[in-house]
Amino acid sequence: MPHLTTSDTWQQLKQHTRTLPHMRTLFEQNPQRFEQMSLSSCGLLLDYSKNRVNDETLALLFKLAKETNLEQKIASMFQGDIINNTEQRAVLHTALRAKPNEEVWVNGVNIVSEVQQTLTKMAKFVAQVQSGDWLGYSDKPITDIVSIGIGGSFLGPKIVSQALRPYWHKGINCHFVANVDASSICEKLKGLNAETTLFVMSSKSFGTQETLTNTLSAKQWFLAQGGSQQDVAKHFVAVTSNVAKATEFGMDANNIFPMWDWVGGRYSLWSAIGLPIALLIGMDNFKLLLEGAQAMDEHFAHSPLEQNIPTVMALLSVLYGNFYGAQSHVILTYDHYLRGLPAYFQQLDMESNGKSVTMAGTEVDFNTGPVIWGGEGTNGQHAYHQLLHQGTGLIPADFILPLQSHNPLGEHHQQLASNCFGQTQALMQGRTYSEALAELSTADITDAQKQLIAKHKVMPGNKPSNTLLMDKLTPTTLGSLIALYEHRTFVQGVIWDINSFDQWGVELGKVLGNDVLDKLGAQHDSTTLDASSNALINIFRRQKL
Ligand SMILES: O=P(O)(O)OC[C@H]1O[C@](O)(CO)[C@@H](O)[C@@H]1O
Repeated sequence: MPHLTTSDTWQQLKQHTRTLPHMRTLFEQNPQRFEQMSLSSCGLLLDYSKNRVNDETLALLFKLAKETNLEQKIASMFQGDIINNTEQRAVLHTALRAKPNEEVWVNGVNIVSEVQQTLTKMAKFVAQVQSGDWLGYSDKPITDIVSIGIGGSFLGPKIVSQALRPYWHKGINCHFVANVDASSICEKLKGLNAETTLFVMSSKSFGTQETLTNTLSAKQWFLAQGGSQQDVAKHFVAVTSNVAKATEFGMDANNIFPMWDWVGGRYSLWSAIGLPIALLIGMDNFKLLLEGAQAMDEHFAHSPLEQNIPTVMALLSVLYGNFYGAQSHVILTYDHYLRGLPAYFQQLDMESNGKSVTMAGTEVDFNTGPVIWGGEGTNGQHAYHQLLHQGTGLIPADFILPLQSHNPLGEHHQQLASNCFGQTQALMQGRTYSEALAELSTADITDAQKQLIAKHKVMPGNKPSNTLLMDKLTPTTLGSLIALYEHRTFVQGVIWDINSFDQWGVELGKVLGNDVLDKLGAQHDSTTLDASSNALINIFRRQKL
C-alpha cells in the first residue's frame, strides 16, 4: 500500500480542504444538503450535513478508504483472520452477537456454538438470581450485585447498566468497583448485607492487580460479615478467559463464565463480561442489546461505503484529525441515561487508536487517534461549550439524542432537543461581526463599547458536528449505537494501517508500578531511580510532606 501521506488522494484532500467555503455557504448552495448527507439504519439516523464537506470531499474520502482496501479488511475481521498481528489473535467481538445458526471458525472450532453455550449458562444463572432461587448462605435471595473489574471489564457493564436503568429488575441493585483506591470498595460495601450480596469478578486475564486486590478485600469483608469459606461459592462468581487461575484463586469451577482471547477487553461487554448487565435487565433484554449490535454488524459488513454509517463517521474524523489538525473529538449525549457513554467511547477509541506505529512497526507521520471526551447535554453548555464555539482549536462534535424520553414530563424533552439542535446550528453558522453589532444596536452603551463587545461576540462557526437520533433509548438501539462506534474505531485504524486491538502502551506503567510498590515496602529509601521518583517514593514512605 503506498505510503498514506504521499498518496495522490491524500495530497488531493490536502489541497481540497484549503478551498472549501464556510458551511453557511455550503448550505446556501445546496437546499438538499440534509437529504444528501444523512443516513438511517438500525433505528439510528445520522445527520452529517453540518460537516466541512461537499461532494468532492466525500468522493476523495471514500477513494482514500477504498485505497486502504477497507472492504476487504472488514470481511477479514468478520471471518476471523488474525488481524491483531502483535498478539496473533483474531478480533471477533462480532461473533459474540452472531445469530445462533452462524458459523465462525477459530483454530478449527466454531466459536458461535461456544458463545451460545455461555449465553445459555448466563441465562440460567440470571433467571436463578432474578427469581430469588439463588440463595445466599442464610437462605436469602440476592439483592445487591457488586461488579469488580477495571477497564473493559468495568466500563462496558457500568455504562450500559446506567443507560438501561429503566429496564432494571425490581429488587436488584448493582455497585461497580474498579479503582484499587480502597475508598472505592469501602464506599460501595457500606450498608450492604453479605447475606444478600453477590460478587461478580470480571477479569479476562485474571491477572489485573486492581481487580485481584479488590476481590481479595471483598472476600475478607464477606468473611468478616459472617460468611464462611464454604459459603464463598454462593456469593462469588468469575468471568475470565483464565479458568485455571480463577479456580486456583478459589472460585468454584461451576461459577466461572468463560471468555476468549479473540475478544479485546474494551470490546467485551457482549460476552459474559456483560453478566452484571444481564443480572440487572434480564437475559431477554440482554439479547435485544446483542440483536441491536448484530443489526449494526450487518449494516457495516454489507452496506456500500457511501451509505455505511460507521465508515462515514470514521472518515469525517480522519478528515479533521489529518487535514485540519483536530486533536480531540467531543461526544455530547443529550440524554441523562447516556451520561457515561463519552467515557466508554473514550476508552474504546483511545485504547484502540492511541498508537504511533503502523501494523509493520513503522513510525507514522500523521495524527492517529484523537482525545475523546464529552459529557451530558445540556450540562456541557454551562461548562465547555464556550470553548467549542469561540476557542482557537477545532473540536468536531457528535450530538446524540433520543426523540422520546423515558420520563415524559411537561416541556422538558422539547427543551432538551431544542438545546441540542440549537447548539449544532450555532456551531455551524456562528455569528458575524455585523450580526453581533446589529444585535447591540439598541443597547444603551456607546458606539465604541458596541464595537468592542461585538468583536467579543463574534463566533467563527464552521465548527463541524454530527447528530445521531434514535426513536428511544432501548437495549436494541443502544446495542446498535455502541457497535457503530466500535466499527467507526476499526475503520480509522484501517485508514491509518495501525493495530487497533493491542494495548502495549499500558504495560510499562504496570511494570514500573510493581517496582515502586516493592520500594514503598522496603526497609530503606529509594535511591536507584530518577531524582523525582526517588523523592516521591521516600516522601510517601515517611508520610510527611
Ligand atoms: O480484564 P482484565 O484482564 O482484568 O484487563 C482489564 C483491562 O486492562 C487492560 O488490559 C488495559 O487497560 C484493558 O484492555 C482491559 O479491559
